[in-house]
Order: sequence, then C-alpha cells, then structure tokens
Amino acid sequence: MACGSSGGCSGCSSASTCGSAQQQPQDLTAKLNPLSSVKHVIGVVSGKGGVGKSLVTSMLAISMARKGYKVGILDADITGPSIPKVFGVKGKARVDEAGMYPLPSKGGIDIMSVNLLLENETDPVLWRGPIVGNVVKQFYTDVIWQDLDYLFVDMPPGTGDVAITVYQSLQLDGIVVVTSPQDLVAMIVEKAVKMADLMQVPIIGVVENFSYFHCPDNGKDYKIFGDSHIDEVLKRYNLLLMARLPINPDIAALCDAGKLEDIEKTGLEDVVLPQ
Ligand SMILES: Nc1ncnc2c1ncn2[C@@H]1O[C@H](COP(=O)(O)OP(=O)(O)OP(=O)(O)O)[C@@H](O)[C@H]1O
Repeated sequence: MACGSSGGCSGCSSASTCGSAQQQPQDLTAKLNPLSSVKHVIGVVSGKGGVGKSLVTSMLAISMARKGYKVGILDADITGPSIPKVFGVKGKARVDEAGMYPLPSKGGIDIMSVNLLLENETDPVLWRGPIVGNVVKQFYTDVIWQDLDYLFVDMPPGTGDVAITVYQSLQLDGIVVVTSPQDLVAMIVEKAVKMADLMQVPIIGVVENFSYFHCPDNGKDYKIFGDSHIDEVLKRYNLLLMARLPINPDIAALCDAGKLEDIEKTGLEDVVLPQ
C-alpha cells in the first residue's frame, strides 16, 4: 500500500516501519572493487550442460584479446570450473588487503576461478547454493580487474539460486546464449531467453556449437547432431545468430594441453559485442 508521500522513502523518518517502504525492491547489485575498471560485463549461458558454454566463453575472450582488447574471465561455474585448465593457468591467486588478483594467461587474459584458490585443483567443491552464490559475488566485488574492456562470465549452469544471484548482483551488459543443434535447442534457448527477460538483461546473440563436422579428407560438412532448429527459434524471439561453430577435434587436444590460445581460428572473429 502506498503512503502517498511524493518524496519517496529515502529520508522519510517512518521508512523502517512503514508498510510501503518494506515493499520497495531490494537493490542486490554488487559493486566492483574500487581498484577495478571494467567497461563491459558479458555473461555466457546455456540452458543445458555440456553444450560448450565454457569453450565459447574462452573463445570469445581469445577473439577479443586478439583484436587488442584487454579481457578477463570470471569463472562462475564454481562446481565445474574448467577455465584455468584450458588456458594452462596454474598456481594460487594472490590475496592482500586490497583484494584478490586474477592470474594472467599466456596471451594476457586475466582469469579468476575457484580452482586458483583451492589447495588442489582436483578437490571437489561441496558447497551449498548460497555459499557458491557468494563466492561468485566475491569474484566480482573483491577481485581487482584492472583496465578491462571485456569481462566474460562463464555463468553457473541452470536456473537455480546461484544463477539468479549472478543475474541479480553482477551488472551484466548482456548475455550470449550457447546451444547445440538438437531438438532440445528450442526449449533450451527459450528458458535462457525467459530468464534473461525476467532478470532484465539483454541477449546479445546466440552461438550454435557442434553445428557440423568439416571432413578434411573430402571437404564435406557433416551434421553429426542432425539438422539445426536454431533458425525458427531465432525468428520467434528476434535473436541474432552470432556464429555456428563446427566440431573441431583440435579443441580437445588444445584444451587438454592447456593451450587453447594456440588455436588458429576461434570461429568468433566476426562477432560484434557492445562497444
Ligand atoms: N566445437 C567443439 N569441438 C570439439 N570439442 C568441443 C567443442 N565445444 C566444446 N567441446 C568440448 O566439449 C566438452 C564440453 O564443453 P564445455 O566444458 O565448454 O561445456 P559446458 O557447456 O561449459 O559444460 P558444463 O555445463 O558441464 O560446464 C569439453 O571437453 C570441450 O572441450
């Protein structure tokens, strides 16, 4: 019920007890570390595990770094962190009274992940949702992200409390949705689109991963996962297709060796992100 005051709640002596004040939406937005400077924060999401969300996050970061931008990756996939491994980044992140310092990859991409804080990278993270959500928030508020043009966030999977916390607290400029060309794709994209809509975050576009396999022996493309259903979905929701990425056997080898930055082409060279 509104109290009728035209001046709003701030400064009102009854603000703590008045019913209308209690109905004001809480501002859950987290603030960056005072020493951080980040121009754009871009989340990478998928509605389903294993479609290549972490890979696309990494490839976007590599593509933008190659264009001369200063880039960072916040690995918010706390229970399944894979970013440090594919970049070959090892060791412990430094922490002092000013904050936590990300570790740089060979190509100069700043990375923060729970794996850079654990004693042993194979230790499982057995934390409940609220703690995981708080760790992600701390990666945003406590880490010193210096002079970044783009901070890419490998978003937590699903639409549970951790994902909600991230959407509510990180000031995302937009999200990139990763899908694969299976029948399920319509449902996956729809979920991601609806969540972004509810959280009032714009969708920059969609990347279809595992789209085809290009056979080097005969030059033909094979649709291993069947025909793509992405076009209908893009039309229905008025979304932009940013890229179709092939199944590339080199990726597995480079990821295992921690040398993803050595990949010749990311396939995301032409992607346009907020400037
Ligand atoms: N285009 C591709 N070609 C070949 N291998 C790929 C491709 N995309 C992803 N992979 C491999 O598939 C596996 C799953 O990819 P990734 O970890 O990026 O998925 P994810 O969606 O982040 O998974 P999760 O939701 O479980 O975190 C990884 O081993 C990755 O190296």
